[in-house]
Amino acid sequence: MPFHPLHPVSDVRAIESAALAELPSFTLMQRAGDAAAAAAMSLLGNEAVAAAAAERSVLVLAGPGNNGGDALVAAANLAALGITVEVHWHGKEDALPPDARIALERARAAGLQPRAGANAVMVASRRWSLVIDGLFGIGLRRAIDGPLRGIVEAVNALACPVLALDVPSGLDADTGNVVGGGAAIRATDTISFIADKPGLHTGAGRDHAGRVHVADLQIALGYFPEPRCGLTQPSDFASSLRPRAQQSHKGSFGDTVLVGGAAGMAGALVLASRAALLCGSGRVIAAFAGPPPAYDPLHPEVMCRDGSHIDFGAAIKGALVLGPGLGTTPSARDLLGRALASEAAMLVDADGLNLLSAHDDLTAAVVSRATPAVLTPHPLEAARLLKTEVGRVQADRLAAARTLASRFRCIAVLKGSGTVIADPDGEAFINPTGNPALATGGSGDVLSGITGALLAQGWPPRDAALGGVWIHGRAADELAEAGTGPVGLAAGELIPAARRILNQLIHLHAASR
Ligand SMILES: NC(=O)C1=CN([C@@H]2O[C@H](COP(=O)(O)OP(=O)(O)OC[C@H]3O[C@@H](n4cnc5c(N)ncnc54)[C@H](O)[C@@H]3O)[C@@H](O)[C@H]2O)[C@@H](O)CC1
Ligand SMILES: [K+]
Repeated sequence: MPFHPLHPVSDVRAIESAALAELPSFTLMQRAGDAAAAAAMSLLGNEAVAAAAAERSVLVLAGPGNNGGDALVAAANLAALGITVEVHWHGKEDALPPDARIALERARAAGLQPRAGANAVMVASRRWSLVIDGLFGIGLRRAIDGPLRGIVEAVNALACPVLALDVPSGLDADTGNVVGGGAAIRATDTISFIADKPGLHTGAGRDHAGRVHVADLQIALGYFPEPRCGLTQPSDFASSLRPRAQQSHKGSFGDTVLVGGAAGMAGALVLASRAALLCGSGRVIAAFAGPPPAYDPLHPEVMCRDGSHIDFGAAIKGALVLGPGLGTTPSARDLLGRALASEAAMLVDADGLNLLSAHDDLTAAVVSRATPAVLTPHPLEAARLLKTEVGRVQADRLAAARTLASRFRCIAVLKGSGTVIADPDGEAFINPTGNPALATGGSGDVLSGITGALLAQGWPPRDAALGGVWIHGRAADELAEAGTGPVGLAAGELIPAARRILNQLIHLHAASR
């Protein structure tokens, strides 16, 4: 079970209504508003609150439903702390849900005068210390348009922190898409109520949600269904983070045999091979579809071979990585076909995936494997595998990854912002590490090599996929924090960083056992 659950909106609605049935009305909204005000205070800076409170002006945007109700409660709390609060209210008195009506009455009783009909110019007219976005939560039904669109765009143009309540208005909390191609708030922080939600972490979600905080509203765990999705944490693959025994030899850590590197694309295979080497594979064999180089001058430890000479029928003690720079020629297809017959642990990427999409017999070889292969498509490769459009993959990345996993009986790794990892039983993870530095040629090859090395060392495919993706993203994060990126990170620079992170994780895990 995931250590950091992500619940779809349907779960959250069910949890909410079960809890509401046993609690006095308004309890959850009060808790949501209290949690929102506390988060706002910490964004404003708690220190010297009494002295400087009135100098901080907070704009609270409250919408027509219960998300607006949460915002009104938060506004009243902040006003009670002496903060200057201006509330723009975009609701209709005669169509308010009961809890939001109570919130509106209490806000008025607290001396606030929620202003109706405020527009984008009013949003842009002052220097706010903070904006609280309570326009829409999980009840958004269609694109934000009309005057509200202008308001959202005005908020997005402000330089101050923006705290979104439950979900940034305009974002689909399940898929991470901007609803209907309309506008959506770009928050610096989001406080997600009851549970964390997948759409905050994948697709456009990361750009809109900012830092995500979770307020469970004190709802007991018994109300929560078993999660089918999580945000990957190292704890999720910790059982594979084992220290090495003193009495070990290179055979203890497996061979990684990497297949690809057609003429003109040798670099892809070289990068993947170096990553496999530095992430702990006992031996690394680069099997070239094109002419092999004599050796890799940076890492002569990598054995460079002619792929046509590799006997995939022999038992390979380790893992295969199939695809980096493989090409899609008939000879590449034959090479892949021979490799897919191996029973070794396996990862398929890049042109390996393109060949799978085009040849049913190759797909059948993947589907019929005893242990699932790891498939690592980017959205376009995923679209080819699913015989659909890339837009449809991106419209629901979780669903696309789950479909891939069940159709190909594989561990599907759908790359992108918030990479999704799904297994054939429908359990899925969204990876929280990584940044735009990874949007560079060769970074996928490095991911294949890291993950292949973990497979070669005996990690189960699910753990290798979760761990490989997490480590790869974390490497990019650490490099970007140190100034090596996000602009100009070269994929090869990820490799030593990934090695350091893997060793740190093993060390940390051993210390905590
Ligand atoms: N029901 C409860 O007791 C609780 C609700 N909570 C909050 O309530 C939210 C859900 O509340 P609601 O179900 O009322 O939904 P929302 O407040 O998200 O929005 C629903 C309202 O927006 C309107 N609407 C939807 N899309 C629109 C669009 N594009 N343009 C204009 N109007 C649009 C709907 O007609 C409806 O009036 C959660 O996200 C959370 O913030 C929390 O307070 C926890 C407790
Ligand atoms: K919101």
